[in-house]
Amino acid sequence: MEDIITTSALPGQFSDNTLTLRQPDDWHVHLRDGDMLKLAADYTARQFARAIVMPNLVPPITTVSAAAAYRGRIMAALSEERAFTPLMTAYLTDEINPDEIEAGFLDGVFTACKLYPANATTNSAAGVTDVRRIWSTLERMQKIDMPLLVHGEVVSPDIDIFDREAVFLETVLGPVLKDFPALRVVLEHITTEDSVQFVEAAGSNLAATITAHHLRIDRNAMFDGGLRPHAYCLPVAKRRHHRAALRKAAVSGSPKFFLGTDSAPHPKHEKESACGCAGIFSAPVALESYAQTFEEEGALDRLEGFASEFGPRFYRLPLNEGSVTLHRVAQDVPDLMTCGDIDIVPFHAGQSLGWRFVEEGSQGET
Ligand SMILES: NC(=O)N[C@@H](CC(=O)O)C(=O)O
Ligand SMILES: [Zn+2]
Ligand SMILES: [Zn+2]
Repeated sequence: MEDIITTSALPGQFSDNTLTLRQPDDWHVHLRDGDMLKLAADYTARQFARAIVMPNLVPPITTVSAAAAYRGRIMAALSEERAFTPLMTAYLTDEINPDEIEAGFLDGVFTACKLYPANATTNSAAGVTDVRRIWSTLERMQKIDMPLLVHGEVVSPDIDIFDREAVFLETVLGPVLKDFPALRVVLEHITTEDSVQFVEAAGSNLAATITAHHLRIDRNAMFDGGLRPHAYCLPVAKRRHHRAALRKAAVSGSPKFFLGTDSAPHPKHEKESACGCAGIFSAPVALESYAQTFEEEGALDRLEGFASEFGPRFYRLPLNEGSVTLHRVAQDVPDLMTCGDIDIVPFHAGQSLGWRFVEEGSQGET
């Protein structure tokens, strides 16, 4: 049995232990492919109407036809009752052709381009080795008003991993914004106070996504009584004061900060390894996790803007018409999820959350 937690008055759309929000979107997610796609896509489509789908497959999505085919596989993996729109992205490489990018954007296949500095993160080996190599593509994107999404870390081994995001702002993002002042850019999964300040100081063409996990963990989570591979993601979680800055930005009501889970499932054995891979699978409890954070910050009334309004406004897409409901009941998150033969450890595994997403058509009490 679940405990119904009674509470005094809370702001916003909260009443009777129920929080109702305009249906949100996820502006950064990894749905994977093959055996894992069904599970990943279903969890995301359960909570979100649309999602910006990352192109870091192997091989990466660099052409219009590959993106259209991947979109088809995503839709085929979903059951019919899931009304979901995957928004596809193009993976930028040194050799990317601006004509291919423009054709995909004008066809409505590509919503945005993704810049991975080569070797910065999972499946980024084919990424960009020097941002100057894609200058003509950035020029074209600015011209056609196509958003650039950025994994903002430098890769130099001389730079401490905890400093890689801050150095990227100075050495890469600053110059890009200076040369392309009208380019719309999303600095994705920000992890530092430096990024919060950088985004706040920039024009309205720069926004940032914030993950559920970076709002909850700091770098100590990776070393809590031993090595904790399930708290490892990139950019790596930073010191506690950075987490505080992210929380402040997320609940600030500024339209420059919006929801992007960066839910990134990996098989358990690949995370629990001598060289464990980066990524946290938050999709199963994404909204619950954000709601918990916003509640702790006394800002439940700000969740709807962050989750459902600021993203579409930045992307110039209509707001969703539907709504979702969260119940304020305890939810025990399982230790493990299985997808065929693959075991995956979700974010918040083994923990109890104070919220539960209510499936449409159910009472949420199952
Ligand atoms: N965030 C991660 O730690 N991993 C992501 C890649 C990324 O978003 O950088 C993945 O694809 O696994
Ligand atoms: Zn990334
Ligand atoms: Zn990601």
